[in-house]
Amino acid sequence: MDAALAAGADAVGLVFYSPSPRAVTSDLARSLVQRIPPFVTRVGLFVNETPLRINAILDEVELDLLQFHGDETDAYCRQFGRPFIKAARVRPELDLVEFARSFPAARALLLDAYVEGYGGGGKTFDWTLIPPGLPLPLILSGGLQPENVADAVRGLRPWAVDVSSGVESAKGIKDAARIAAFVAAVKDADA
Ligand SMILES: O=C(O)c1ccccc1NCC(=O)[C@H](O)[C@H](O)COP(=O)(O)O
Repeated sequence: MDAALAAGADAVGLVFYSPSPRAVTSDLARSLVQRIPPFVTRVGLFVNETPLRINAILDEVELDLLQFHGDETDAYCRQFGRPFIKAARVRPELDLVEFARSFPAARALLLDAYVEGYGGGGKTFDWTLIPPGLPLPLILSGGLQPENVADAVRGLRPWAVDVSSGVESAKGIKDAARIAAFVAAVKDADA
């Protein structure tokens, strides 16, 4: 968290998905979000979570944006009355325009690689599968690293990029130097 903030990240994410090696408890999340300054977006990530648990977390942890990474519907995502983004797990059979249209209340569509499980897999997908004219702002993720993110930013001009594995030294262990290199590469490519 400190490394991401020092590097100048616009948003930081907290994983509330217990099977993930990156999962945080609401106690830890509450203490972490207190370090986040104004104007940095506090994102909570959920996968097919019960509304009961999400509401309990929202009561305890100040979150600005919800990220839904499972099989949630637009109505489900909307019920919390918070801004949200929806992840799509990209594979050739998925019509991304239709998928985006089915989430009219979403703030953005996060495109991630289709992996076993639900995300954070460190795998890129074929960027040529991204159609022109998506009806939602695009957040690109999936296998991004300090070494390839500049190409992604220059080639696809996404609204934002999102990373997890690519700035880790081992699964679930963030690496401050890689975080700094990633954010610097994004800012340089966007200049
Ligand atoms: O990080 C996780 O463990 C995770 C688990 C379940 C759903 C999503 C998860 N992470 C999401 C992300 O970190 C990113 O939005 C995205 O999947 C990119 O991950 P990566 O390819 O590892 O950079």
